[in-house]
Amino acid sequence: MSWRIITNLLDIFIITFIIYFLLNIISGTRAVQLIKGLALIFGIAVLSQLLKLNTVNWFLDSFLTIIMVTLPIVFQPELRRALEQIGRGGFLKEQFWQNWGPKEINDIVSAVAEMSEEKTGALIVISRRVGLKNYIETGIKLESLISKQLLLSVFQHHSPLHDGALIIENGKIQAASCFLNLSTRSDINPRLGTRHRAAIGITEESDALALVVSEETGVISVAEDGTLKRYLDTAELREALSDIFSRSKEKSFMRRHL
Ligand SMILES: Nc1ncnc2c1ncn2[C@@H]1O[C@H](COP(=O)(O)OP(=O)(O)OP(=O)(O)O)[C@@H](O)[C@H]1O
Repeated sequence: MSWRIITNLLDIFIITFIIYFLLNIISGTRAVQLIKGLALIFGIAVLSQLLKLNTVNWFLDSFLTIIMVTLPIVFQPELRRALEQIGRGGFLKEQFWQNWGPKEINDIVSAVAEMSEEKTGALIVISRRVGLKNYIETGIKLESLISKQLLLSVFQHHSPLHDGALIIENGKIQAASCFLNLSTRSDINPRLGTRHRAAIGITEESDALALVVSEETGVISVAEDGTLKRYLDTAELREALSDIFSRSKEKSFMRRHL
């Protein structure tokens, strides 16, 4: 095989990998709709060039320029997430499941079920490949093993740690009382307040899973990839948590249930 063929194959391999990686990042996010929209506009632009529709061409050219300039602003969370994943080599190593086992899942499920019954508000974020150091630093460091008792005591009404999010990373409760960025999406059910918005927000900026227990209704919800699924029962919650072990994103809980 000549050197030229080898470099061509390498070229194709690298581009295939990059496209696969980008598709993996955007699949299931709002960027998919955007790409569909852009593909349609590009299609119309090509057609109008072939038919020499000068005014339509001028309009689409200007429109696409504006879109290209505004894209990084509108999709800042997705871009940040992609760059973070690249920076951490997150797509190559999957260490988030280390220290996880059936005991940790049981503890979280039974703590959440108990809080749901007692209508104790809670927000638990479980990080995966993208680290949440920035958010952990906003709270009170705990660096403790996961236990049902600790989860329950953090979120008790009188606990000084109950306000804000508890973050689990690398199989440990890293911190409580963490402040998360709220999602700015306008299509979130207006009856959901800041706890749910914070859960959606963190999953827009990272690949974390966020569990919410509503203080008002006791309803259990899970957020992933910027999407919130509400009214989970304990079996579904267990399934969502077990997915954390799953290496394949296609198998993710939300993708199967939406
Ligand atoms: N930015 C944030 N980061 C982390 N936690 C937050 C943030 N904003 C609010 N919270 C948590 O949400 C609580 C307020 O919840 P709020 O009632 O506004 O939300 P909600 O979605 O309606 O939830 P609930 O159904 O439990 O009432 C706060 O006491 C705090 O614990």
